Amino acid sequence: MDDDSCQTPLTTTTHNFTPGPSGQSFLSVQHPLVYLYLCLSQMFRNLLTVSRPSFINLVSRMSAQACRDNNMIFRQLFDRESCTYTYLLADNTTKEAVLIDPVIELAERDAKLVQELGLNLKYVMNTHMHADHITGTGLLKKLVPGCKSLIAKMSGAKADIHVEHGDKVTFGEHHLEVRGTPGHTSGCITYVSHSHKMAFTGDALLVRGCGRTDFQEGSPDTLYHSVHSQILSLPSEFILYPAHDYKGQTATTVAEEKQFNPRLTKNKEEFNDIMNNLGLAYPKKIDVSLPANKVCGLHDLPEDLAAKFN
Ligand SMILES: N[C@@H](CCC(=O)N[C@@H](CSS)C(=O)NCC(=O)O)C(=O)O
Repeated sequence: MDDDSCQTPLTTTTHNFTPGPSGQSFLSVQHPLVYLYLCLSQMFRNLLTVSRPSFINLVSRMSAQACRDNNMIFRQLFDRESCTYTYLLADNTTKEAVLIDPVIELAERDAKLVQELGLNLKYVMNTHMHADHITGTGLLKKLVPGCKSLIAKMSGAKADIHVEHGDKVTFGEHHLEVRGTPGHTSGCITYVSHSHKMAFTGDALLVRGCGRTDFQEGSPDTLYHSVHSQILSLPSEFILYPAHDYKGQTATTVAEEKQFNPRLTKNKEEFNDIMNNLGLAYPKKIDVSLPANKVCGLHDLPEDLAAKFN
């Protein structure tokens, strides 16, 4: 069953990110009455100080926040080396969980968190076949027996489950809609939670940027169409979580990117021109990452990582 309602009572989990010492963001847990008090006092303070449009924006963000807090455990985890975000989502009642875009060097961190929170990891899933790091999927399947790997059929990578545009990935009472967003790679997908008004955009859309299009069948034309038709067409308050950030940003919204994205606010010709002249060096680990990620991150591993499998 999908939780599409904003009417159910608030739980005590809030999306209040504080970067932790191990590169992990955690959520503060507050009593609902304290949370309500903080919301009301913040609204009152802002009423006195902000203009009417800002106030309306604030109220709509707060009601969206309340909806998102229903029965969902959510963690944004970070890999300092590749600047990759990994996301853990779980149903707080059934404890079924999914992990999006894990990194092999941090698979043990992720498995430990799953165990500490008492979660039952159902899927380890990727937004695409990454070129800059080896996915933690294969190692997590060993560390957390029973979980299944999941990726887009179009990626050409091996996995237990292949998904396509329009499919639903369910965990407990929640689900993520799969939207095909090719262009960075031909197998890129975005996972959308309509009930929680958020989307995991992989490398299709980055905060104030987007994925490069100069390898892995990348195409500026295709990316431009994907982002506009599948991501920026979501309601403006949807929060977008990227697979990477190189400047310390954690998330954005549809409204922000429609207004401020320096690439995607341009017309298609200007966008193509920007993308064809990025001048980025190839990712340092591309030669090991691509063959490994074709088979779930378990292929010709560097010695230190291979040792973990023995
Ligand atoms: N320096 C990094 C690679 C950085 C990079 O190319 N990032 C990709 C996503 S990972 S393939 C990208 O699309 N960047 C877009 C941009 O505008 O930065 C390394 O060596 O790994």
